[in-house]
Amino acid sequence: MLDNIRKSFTESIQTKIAAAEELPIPIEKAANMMVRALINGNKILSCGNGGSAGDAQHFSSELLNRYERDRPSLPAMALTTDSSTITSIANDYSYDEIFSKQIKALGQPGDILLAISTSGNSRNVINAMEAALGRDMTIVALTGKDGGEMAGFLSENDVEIRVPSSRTARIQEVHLLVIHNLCESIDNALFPISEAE
Ligand SMILES: O=C(CO)[C@@H](O)[C@H](O)[C@H](O)[C@H](O)COP(=O)(O)O
Ligand SMILES: [Zn+2]
Repeated sequence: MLDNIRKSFTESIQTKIAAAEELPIPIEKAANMMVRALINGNKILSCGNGGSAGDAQHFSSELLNRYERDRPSLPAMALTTDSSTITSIANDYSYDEIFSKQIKALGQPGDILLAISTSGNSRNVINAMEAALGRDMTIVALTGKDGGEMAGFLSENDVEIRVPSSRTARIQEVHLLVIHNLCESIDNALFPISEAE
């Protein structure tokens, strides 16, 4: 057991080292998109399944409340939290539509969808991307593996941040680091710390 635990740490560290080579440019592009949207008065909607639902909520809470420093609340909303809405859509229509139906109601032109899937193949996340494009939103996709179907869905206005790993757990561990990078970049751009502080 100890060997397996040590192996997970090594694998996670190696995935982060590879990600540090490949991901800074797409992360910067995503952060700039988010900063522009927030300056324009738009919001960020986020979604994903399982651990990625947790990541979607982690991100929205850090925008709505705060990341590391006190600053005004920023508009973000995870589409994974309203159990009445989610169960009724899944019950009456399909689980595949739990996010897309919310986007059709809440998404506004210029808003951003943070779409999270380690495989890039979760149907409800792909449908959310389709709904977001229908609302003239742009997309930041956090993926892994070969990017799945999500990768083929993006245009040059969107950005994919694809973790170089084939293991769901390792991909999720880097997704969280990416989310913290996005929060830090947004805070630094919108609320720079003055020299005097
Ligand atoms: O957290 C984990 C595994 O680490 C699971 O809950 C995982 O998120 C679920 O199996 C998801 O349904 C996987 O979906 P996706 O990442 O392929 O979109
Ligand atoms: Zn997990």
